[in-house]
Amino acid sequence: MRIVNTAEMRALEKAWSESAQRPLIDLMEQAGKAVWDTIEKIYAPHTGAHWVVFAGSGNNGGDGYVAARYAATAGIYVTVIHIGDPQKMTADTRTNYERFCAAGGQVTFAAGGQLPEISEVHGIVDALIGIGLTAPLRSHLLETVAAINATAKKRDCPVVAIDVPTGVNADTGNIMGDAVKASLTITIGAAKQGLCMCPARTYVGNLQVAGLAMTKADFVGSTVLITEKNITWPRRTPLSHKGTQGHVAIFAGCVGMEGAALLCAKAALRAGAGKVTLFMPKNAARNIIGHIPEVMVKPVGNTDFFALKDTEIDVSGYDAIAIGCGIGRAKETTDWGVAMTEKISCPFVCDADGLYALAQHPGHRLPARCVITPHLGEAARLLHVTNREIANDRPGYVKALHAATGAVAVLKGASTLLFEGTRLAVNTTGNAGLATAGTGDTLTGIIAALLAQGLAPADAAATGIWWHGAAADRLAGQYGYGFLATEVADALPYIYKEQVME
Ligand SMILES: NC(=O)C1=CN([C@@H]2O[C@H](COP(=O)(O)OP(=O)(O)OC[C@H]3O[C@@H](n4cnc5c(N)ncnc54)[C@H](O)[C@@H]3O)[C@@H](O)[C@H]2O)[C@@H](O)CC1
Ligand SMILES: Nc1ncnc2c1ncn2[C@@H]1O[C@H](COP(=O)(O)OP(=O)(O)O)[C@@H](O)[C@H]1O
Ligand SMILES: [K+]
Repeated sequence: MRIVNTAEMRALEKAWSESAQRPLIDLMEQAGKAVWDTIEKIYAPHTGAHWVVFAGSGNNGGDGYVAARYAATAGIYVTVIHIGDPQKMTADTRTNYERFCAAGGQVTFAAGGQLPEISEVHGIVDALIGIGLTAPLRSHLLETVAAINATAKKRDCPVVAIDVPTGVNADTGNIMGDAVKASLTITIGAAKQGLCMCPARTYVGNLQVAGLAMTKADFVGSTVLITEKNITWPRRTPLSHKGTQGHVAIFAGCVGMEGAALLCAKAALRAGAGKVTLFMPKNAARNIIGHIPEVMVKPVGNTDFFALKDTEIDVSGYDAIAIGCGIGRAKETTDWGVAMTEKISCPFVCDADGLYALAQHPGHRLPARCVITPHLGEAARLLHVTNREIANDRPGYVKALHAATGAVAVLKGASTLLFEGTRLAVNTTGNAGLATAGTGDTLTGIIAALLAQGLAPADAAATGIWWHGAAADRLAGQYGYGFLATEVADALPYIYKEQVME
């Protein structure tokens, strides 16, 4: 599936119009026709069925008028309810409004709050707003959206959104006040990236792309989904031994947060690392020796924390390193953490308190072989913005994380995002069961293990995110929510077996 952001979509439309020397209204014609053709194919509405099209004054409304005209021609009883000021119709929308009226179509104008009663309806088309939404829905639109959702529920009829369900931000996937709950979204030309992200995904329903003349067969959008079809897996051969599967060093834990280190280590082993060595401050190490017999534990220094003198530890013999889970936020520890990022010469992943350390040293650059895995709060701290600013534009901020640090950037959360410098990648696995302590530590261990087994940093990040989410989906299928981070680690081999060995 081709996936684009809205700027890219508008550029595509403009480039097509210029090169084909045709007006954009020709695309609107194609879009509206494709919408009605898809509705016919999926719902096969009978002659005389009543469909209601809600149209706005922007070009999304124009698509709606074109679809309504094709519906009427096909013998459907179609009515258009135009919401908002008809004086503000774009030129192309007005032309299609006039064409619909000339073909005998009925249009009711309504302000939003006072909608006509819809007593019998077989389907609703949402052509209120598409990619033109930039701010939270104004009140009259909020009322219309609520009325559409309530009517669809009451009448048990499908709602087909044109391009984007009204209220969904097509770039970020955020809900701008409220949104139409579509059964089917027919997106025009190429899928808009926001449609593939949470929370929008629950409003989109079945997603269909209506291909237009402007999207050439070889066109690839700047956004990609991370699915089982495009990730890379580490392999074993019958001759593999622990020395060929990579040695991970983990710098994690402090007194009181030993568990973070254990989860990271366990996940690294479950993700196939040949060997795992855990470096931990002495007083913390004492508490966990033997907890995971497969892990080699190296107590460090003489304190409860990592400290600057620990930069002397020899890290040259490892294939990948994980740094930061549960190391705490003592000043000496943060100085040590930042200094270590300069000393490490192999690929590494930096998470949790390691990211806190980086945030104390603004401007510190990381090598391209480093993966950072902040959640929203850690990203906000790194970029010196608020959590809300990040939440409002996660795709923009994952790119900002890469730009600010130079590392492969992962922004965790529902629909984890990845940016390595060229394409935005959106993960498709995972569920709210992951909203439990320690699941981030397991992700760090997985990515470190994949780096140690030779995957390139961007591939290790993509496979790691997908695998972690797939393990959680398997657990959610078994238990619902309430599974533990340890169990996410333990579920990894089952997913590997399904994906690689069967
Ligand atoms: N450029 C073109 O000719 C084409 C456009 N297409 C369609 O046109 C859409 C984009 O059209 P536009 O750029 O006109 O934008 P939209 O029609 O998506 O949105 C603009 C309209 O929404 C209203 N609006 C925006 N934010 C609002 C808010 N917060 N509260 C209430 N009302 C709000 C505006 O007042 C305006 O009427 C696409 O999604 C697609 O459906 C397609 O037909 C392909 C061709
Ligand atoms: N609602 C959700 N849907 C999908 N994944 C989620 C959700 N909530 C959290 N996660 C995932 O769970 C993990 C939590 O990581 P993090 O917050 O660092 O936890 P911790 O610090 O306790 O290890 C991340 O991989 C994140 O993407
Ligand atoms: K719409």
